[in-house]
Amino acid sequence: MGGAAVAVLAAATARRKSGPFVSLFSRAARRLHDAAETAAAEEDKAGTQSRRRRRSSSSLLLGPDFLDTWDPISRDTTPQAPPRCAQADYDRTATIIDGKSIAEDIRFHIAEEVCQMKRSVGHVPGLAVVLVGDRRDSESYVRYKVKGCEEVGIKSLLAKLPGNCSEDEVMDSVSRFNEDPSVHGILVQLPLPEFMDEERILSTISLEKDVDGFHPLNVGNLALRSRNPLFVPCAAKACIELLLQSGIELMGKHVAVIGRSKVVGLPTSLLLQRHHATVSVIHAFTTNPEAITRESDIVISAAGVANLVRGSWLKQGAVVIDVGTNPIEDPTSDYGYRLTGDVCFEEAVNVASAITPVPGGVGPVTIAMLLGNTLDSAKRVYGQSD
Ligand SMILES: NC(=O)C1=CN([C@@H]2O[C@H](COP(=O)(O)OP(=O)(O)OC[C@H]3O[C@@H](n4cnc5c(N)ncnc54)[C@H](OP(=O)(O)O)[C@@H]3O)[C@@H](O)[C@H]2O)C=CC1
Ligand SMILES: Nc1nc(=O)c2c([nH]1)NC[C@@H]1CN(c3ccc(C(=O)N[C@@H](CCC(=O)O)C(=O)O)cc3)C=[N+]21
Repeated sequence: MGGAAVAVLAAATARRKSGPFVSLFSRAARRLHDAAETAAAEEDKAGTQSRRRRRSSSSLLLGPDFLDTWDPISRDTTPQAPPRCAQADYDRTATIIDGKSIAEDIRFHIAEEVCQMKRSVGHVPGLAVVLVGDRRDSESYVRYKVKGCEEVGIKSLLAKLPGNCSEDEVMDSVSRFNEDPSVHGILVQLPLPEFMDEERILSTISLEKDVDGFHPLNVGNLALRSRNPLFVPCAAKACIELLLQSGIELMGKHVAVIGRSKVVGLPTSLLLQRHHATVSVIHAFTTNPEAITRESDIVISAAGVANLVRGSWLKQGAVVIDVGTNPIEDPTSDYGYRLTGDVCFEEAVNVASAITPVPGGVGPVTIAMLLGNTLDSAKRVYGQSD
């Protein structure tokens, strides 16, 4: 018999044997607790401790085998060639949202504020990046970040560690940056090597320097209406910035967000709700995603699957924000590959009213938001925040 069943039975027995209602309830509750403890101890002996730990105490009321919903479910992740998009054979209707120029404007304002900070307190903001391993994509993203810092006068520091270093070495780098007063923002470039415990490393980053906004407390505060996180993840901020700067209203709009990762999908869906949008989250287990996107005024895709969103997935006049940045083979390109989004641009451009391109859409604004978060962090330290 499972622990919960033992506990419920003990409570029923207590109820039958006991006297007046009030003491009956407290005695029964105590017995329920005692029985649960005994059952748990038995389970531990049987070596099922980890399974029990995943259940919340209230799950005792739901049944012994109430599942932890985040348990991993394996699925086929073999890379597949992306579907081909139809070539456009009629006029484009969508406005192309120019992320590069929006990012340039943001950087201009950041550069002004950095100059002002240097004049008034004699310090500039500092961003530290921890890069583990030698993934080509990660190396180029980090290069963009360092270049962005240089452009606006933010000091950048880079800790580059080999892919076979230990988790402790990564944590040591983070700790050193935590203690360095010239560093106001710390970013650990993801993904980390598979053997490393990502959550453990990320939660070492000081909350006040978590410019990526991935710390559980920042995520939690983003989710709660009455609270404000210190930092909001940069890609999520970039999506909202692109929409707002393009004059697109969010309140009451139906937005489909494809993806639910902590880097993009989850914070984007939370931030959209703070802007009073109605959000549908689509993920890898969503059946018939196109039925949801077709009902949506705005579609934000961050699945990392090239050409996932077809023109036929979109409502006429929808706004499309394509976060996906997927390398696909292209022998005609200098590097043998080129970047493409999650959206079949050639198809979507004929249906949407506005769309971000890849490259040149969300990416440059994400970097600008990172610089902005670093500036905000330094302003907080030097008592210059609004
Ligand atoms: N331009 C920019 O600024 C940035 C771009 N990116 C890009 O955005 C993309 C997503 O990044 P990230 O969030 O880190 O990736 P993850 O792999 O961490 O998350 C992908 C998400 O998409 C979902 N998903 C995967 N396949 C499908 C599918 N076929 N249908 C519906 N949902 C699917 C997954 O669902 P499930 O949860 O069920 O597994 C998961 O929630 C990548 O291409 C990345 O390079 C990322 C950050 C910034
Ligand atoms: N801790 C952490 N934080 C992140 O924010 C984070 C991360 N890890 N790991 C990887 C993803 C990906 N990401 C991108 C940022 C900018 C572009 C970008 O600037 N893209 C250019 C590409 C230009 C080009 O290469 O040609 C564009 O779309 O125009 C892309 C992707 C941030 N991520």
